[in-house]
Amino acid sequence: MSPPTNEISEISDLTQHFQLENRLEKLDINSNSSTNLQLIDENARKAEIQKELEKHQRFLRMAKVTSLRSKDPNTQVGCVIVDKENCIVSVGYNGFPIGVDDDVFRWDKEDPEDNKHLYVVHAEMNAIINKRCATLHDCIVYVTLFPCNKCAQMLIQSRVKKVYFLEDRDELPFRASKKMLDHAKLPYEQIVMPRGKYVIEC
Ligand SMILES: O=c1ccn([C@H]2C[C@H](O)[C@@H](COP(=O)(O)O)O2)c(=O)[nH]1
Ligand SMILES: [Zn+2]
Repeated sequence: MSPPTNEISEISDLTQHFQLENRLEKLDINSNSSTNLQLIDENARKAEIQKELEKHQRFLRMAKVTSLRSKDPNTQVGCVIVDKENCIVSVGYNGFPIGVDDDVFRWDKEDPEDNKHLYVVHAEMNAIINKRCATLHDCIVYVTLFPCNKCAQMLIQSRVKKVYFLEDRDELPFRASKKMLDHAKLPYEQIVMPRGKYVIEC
């Protein structure tokens, strides 16, 4: 099963079709013509889609800011989880476990025995563990990097509703993750950030 593309194509259509708004303003909206009513309907739907997209971008920006706390010199990942009311219930970033000293467990070690991948807790896992609510059932996950296979397992088990992400990777853990998410019918969607509005330098 391929990732849901409807919403993405609707959103990219949106930019082009937003010109319709201008046309609509020029129309006589007191007229009962069904064409006018259809345009008003379509316009309202597009405004709704735009509002939703901006919400996703806002939470992904927060995930990006969260990722800046990670000490991983190669890849900083941030995750924000929100509930049905759009309240943030958890955040997480990739880091070594509590008490595991960065000076001993170094990020830059190539040796397989000491490699960071053996020790790092992924952003999504930290967010799942840090949650400030009883359950993540039906919550929405915003993450700067597509979840790996292990994180996908945890997200599926947590019964979250959907995953929005920024960056993707064509590597085995990520391909396996997609296979699992598709099979478990947990939808995911890549969001493109507006240029120049990604994250505030800090
Ligand atoms: O689902 C994921 C996948 C990876 N991460 C973290 C784990 C590591 O700290 C980095 C990836 O390091 P690379 O050197 O780019 O392979 O990203 C995560 O938090 N969540
Ligand atoms: Zn992971």
